[in-house]
Amino acid sequence: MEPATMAWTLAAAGFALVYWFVWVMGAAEVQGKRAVDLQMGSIADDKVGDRYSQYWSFFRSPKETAAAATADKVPAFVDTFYNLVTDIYEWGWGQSFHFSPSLPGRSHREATRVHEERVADLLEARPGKRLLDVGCGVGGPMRAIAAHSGSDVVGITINEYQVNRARSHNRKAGLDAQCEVVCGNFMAMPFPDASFDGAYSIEATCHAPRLQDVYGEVFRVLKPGGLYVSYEWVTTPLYRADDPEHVEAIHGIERGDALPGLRRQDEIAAVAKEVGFEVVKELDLALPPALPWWTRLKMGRLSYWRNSLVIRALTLLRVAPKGVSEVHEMLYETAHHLTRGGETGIFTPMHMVLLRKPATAAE
Ligand SMILES: C=C(CC[C@@H](C)[C@H]1CC[C@H]2C3=CC[C@H]4[C@H](C)[C@@H](O)CC[C@]4(C)[C@H]3CC[C@]12C)C(C)C
Ligand SMILES: C[S@@+](CC[C@H](N)C(=O)[O-])C[C@H]1O[C@@H](n2cnc3c(N)ncnc32)[C@H](O)[C@@H]1O
Repeated sequence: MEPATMAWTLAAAGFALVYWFVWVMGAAEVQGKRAVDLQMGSIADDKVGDRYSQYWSFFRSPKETAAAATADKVPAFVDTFYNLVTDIYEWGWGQSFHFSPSLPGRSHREATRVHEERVADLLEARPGKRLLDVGCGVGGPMRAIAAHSGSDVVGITINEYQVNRARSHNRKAGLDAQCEVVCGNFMAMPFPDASFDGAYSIEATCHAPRLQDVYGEVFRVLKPGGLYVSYEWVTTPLYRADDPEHVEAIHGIERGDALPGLRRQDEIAAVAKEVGFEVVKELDLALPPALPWWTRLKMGRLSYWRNSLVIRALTLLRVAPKGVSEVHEMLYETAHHLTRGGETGIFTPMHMVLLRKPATAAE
């Protein structure tokens, strides 16, 4: 082959390979987010590195958890975290930022949907009801619940970038008449007392330094008799504080997920009662016969490797902002700690509580 032909052939093959990697394979969960669209939330490209260091400065030393950070700084810290991870989550996981038990013969997307629809069913949601989504992310659960039940849903998130993403997804799904998104702190919500028929939180209240602050707010905005379902991240009774492997996994989960300190399973119902709720039901949805929620993380080793390569290439080409690789690396490590937490049974991301505001509670 002529050297010139050889050079052209190699260039074409190289281009095809990059195209395949970035556009075809790169978008692991293809849900409207492509690798070339990765941003760092509302952080300017040249500030990503700074914000990432700022994120880590919340942990005084690598061994400490964010409990070191004072409670009033936590919402800003969580906001920074979601600026850093929201696009990577959407790109590599989808529009629902939570886990779900695996379902035999069903896809991850179906399992996610079933886990979300369970919330709507527990809340007895139906047309005409107004629900609150506490910590709504980019609104994957909100759209599933609105579509499944016919209810109206108002979501709240601390992160402005997520508000814009959620609103855009709601419009595209034709659900913007039913779904509304507000930027705010779920520990001081901008809603009047007794303004919702029901409420739910999916893997979100773990970001609150004091669970009382968020449960108290949900209690306030619910109508008397209203139901609240929460999927909580907690350590289980199998966790041993004197086992270094357990401590490493739990600290790893806290550091990689912007958590001010994981709670114990038995604390949840106690806090719910303290703020005035009746506990209707409490169940760890990860317990057998449920199939493992963490297999989705484990099976993705090849995807992680591919994603990491795509991100490095895009950073080199200056298509993705500098710093994305570090954030991606942090998530990769977090996935390992979450998997260990699941395999050892010391951690669950789906301790479900169904709570009721007593019908007699004063409005
Ligand atoms: C509830 C929370 C978030 C839970 C999960 C949605 C996310 C926890 C860890 C995340 C991920 C880890 C590895 C990433 C991978 C390296 C990348 O290539 C693609 C995205 C990941 C799979 C990413 C996706 C979301 C998570 C599973 C917390 C924050 C309270
Ligand atoms: C892991 S995401 C889960 C999102 C959504 N529930 C889902 O399952 O897709 C946690 C969410 O809680 C929100 N959050 C955390 N702390 C918050 C706070 N203080 N006020 C409002 N939202 C908060 C985050 O912004 C994010 O949207």
